[in-house]
Amino acid sequence: ASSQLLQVLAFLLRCLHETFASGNLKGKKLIEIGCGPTVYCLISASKYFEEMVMSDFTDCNRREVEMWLKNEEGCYDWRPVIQFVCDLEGRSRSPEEVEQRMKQAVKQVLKCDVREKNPFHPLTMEPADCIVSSLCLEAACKDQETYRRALGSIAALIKPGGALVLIGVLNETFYLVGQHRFSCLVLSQSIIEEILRDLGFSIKQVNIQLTDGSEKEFYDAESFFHLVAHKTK
Ligand SMILES: C[S@@+](CC[C@H](N)C(=O)[O-])C[C@H]1O[C@@H](n2cnc3c(N)ncnc32)[C@H](O)[C@@H]1O
Repeated sequence: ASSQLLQVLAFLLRCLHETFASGNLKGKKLIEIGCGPTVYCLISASKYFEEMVMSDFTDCNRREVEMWLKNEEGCYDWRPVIQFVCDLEGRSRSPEEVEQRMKQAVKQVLKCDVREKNPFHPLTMEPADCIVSSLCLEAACKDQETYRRALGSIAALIKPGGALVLIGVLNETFYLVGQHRFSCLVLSQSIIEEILRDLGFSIKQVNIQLTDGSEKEFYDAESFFHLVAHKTK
């Protein structure tokens, strides 16, 4: 990964650590929406939730996560990232312990499509205490109306009083993954906050990391954000 993306990852891991270590977000079940091939969002959370469900639209991303869960040969090595989070936690848990805890807590890796009213159709999901979604909605939704509806579908999967941890990019039009160019929905912080308030969320925290423009050939986000909101109704 590029140096700026490593900085962004460190920023996000710190935000996630602070969010969960605060002790305000815990419960039985957490769902991650649009995990991609990654598990970094669940490292801190794994201490506070009994069961976690991961999900993504593409088969290959879910397969990558499954490989890691089952310790299959050639799976991605998340240990350096887990180690980083263990250091943030003051080494109260060892990386081995955390990895084992994560693998035990993730009960399912499901297909989801945030553009559907029920993203897990044909399954019916019990609402969760917490939903985490990172860099997914702006990639999945072609316009603001689709984004608004997708957040509405996600909100319906959260229990009243539950929490949404949303990570995303502001004012990004595209990003590259290897040679592939993906388009991205341009969003502002105020639009996202307005949509969340309309959906009955109370916004508890927003953290922003500005980019320096040095990697504009690879992605043109103005900033990355981490947001915590509680569902009040
Ligand atoms: C930029 S990646 C982010 C992946 C990961 N969460 C991360 O932070 O690196 C966007 C993800 O959204 C997923 N995605 C795209 N369209 C989707 C949809 N309609 N429903 C759910 N996920 C979708 C992609 O498969 C991809 O894994």
